[in-house]
Amino acid sequence: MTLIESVRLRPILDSRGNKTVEADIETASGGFGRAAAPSGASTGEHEAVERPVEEAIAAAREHAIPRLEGAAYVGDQREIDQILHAADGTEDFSEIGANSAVAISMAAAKAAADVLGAPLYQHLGGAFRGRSFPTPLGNIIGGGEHAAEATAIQEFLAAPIGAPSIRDAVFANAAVHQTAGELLRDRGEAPAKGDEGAWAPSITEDVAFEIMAEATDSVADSFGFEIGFGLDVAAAELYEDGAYQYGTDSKSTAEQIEYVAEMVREYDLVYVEDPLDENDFDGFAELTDQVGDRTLICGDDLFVTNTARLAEGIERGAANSILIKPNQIGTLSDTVDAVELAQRSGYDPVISHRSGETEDTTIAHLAVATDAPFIKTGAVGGERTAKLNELIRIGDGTS
Ligand SMILES: O=C(O)[C@@H](CO)OP(=O)(O)O
Ligand SMILES: [Mg+2]
Repeated sequence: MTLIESVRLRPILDSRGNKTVEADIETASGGFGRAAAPSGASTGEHEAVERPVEEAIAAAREHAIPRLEGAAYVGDQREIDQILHAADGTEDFSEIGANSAVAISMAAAKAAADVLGAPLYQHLGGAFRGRSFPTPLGNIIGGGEHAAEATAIQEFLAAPIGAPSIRDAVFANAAVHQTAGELLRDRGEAPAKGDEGAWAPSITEDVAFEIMAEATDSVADSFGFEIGFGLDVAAAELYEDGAYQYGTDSKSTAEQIEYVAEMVREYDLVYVEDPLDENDFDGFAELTDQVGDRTLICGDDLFVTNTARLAEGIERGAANSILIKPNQIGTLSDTVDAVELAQRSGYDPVISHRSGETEDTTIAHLAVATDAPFIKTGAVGGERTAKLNELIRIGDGTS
């Protein structure tokens, strides 16, 4: 039933106007799945390799597609993903490209769901999933690699932790985004946006913290539930010559740990991603020791959705949460392995978009399928609302 008849790959546009890989898979019984690879700007140095799109497509056509067409069954996701690894033959997908691999892997899952006539989250998670929803982390203000001349901290994220439903949570984040925009305009800041639709004004971190506190408080009052906020520091991008560079200011590792811990306490931050360099397991462990009982310390560039790096982090007490991005590791099976290792070890998985995105909604289904407590997928902008609106539909039972 689920035998693959054809795999087609094509370059399409992503939200930054760059090319990315889209895969279409058809099964012998007429099932169809389509998925597209996202793309990062602040990529971790240990991520699987994204190849230039035409090269990734040519290599996958040569090495992977002949092993899939007429030979593999989309219902067996692990088998599909093993074939992708075997066709690639490297540790990091540097032959067929993690962009080709992840598009094929996700398209196969969608084709399998189509054959079953089930929503993707149910195919991935089973009959008993679909009742619990992730809290969406909405990018409100940011800079780093996602916008020039803005904050050094990459993302200030609204976290509507008291929302009674996914729909309320999504609308609350959009309201925080609007409110923060108004507060910025009141201060005479031009309302430009960065790659993920967050406001990207030329303000200091101190001002960004104040605006986030004011915007989340005001929306929490009008919506009637608790809204906190958090950060993706993306600190590897700030780390140069052994110190963290904030414009003209520079912080040693000890100062960076002290600064982040102080912000966690002052603003009651619910979430802090990549507060230290991507190779600094010890620094992560120190910060987790100090504030890990009151906030999530999440490893993105530190773990790169890789079970070996996560296992090392667990061993060293380096965090209490992991960011999960399918294209960092290349297949859905590897992605789910990282989620499950995290959950078995008391680490919260946070399913995430990339700064370069498409209309693809796989991560919304993945978050519901794995009972992930959080999803990071922006607050506004078509490629972000694609996932948020899909979560609303899943919540309605109409996806
Ligand atoms: O650092 C991150 O978490 C992501 C998504 O927000 O950014 P990028 O895709 O550029 O790595
Ligand atoms: Mg990050």
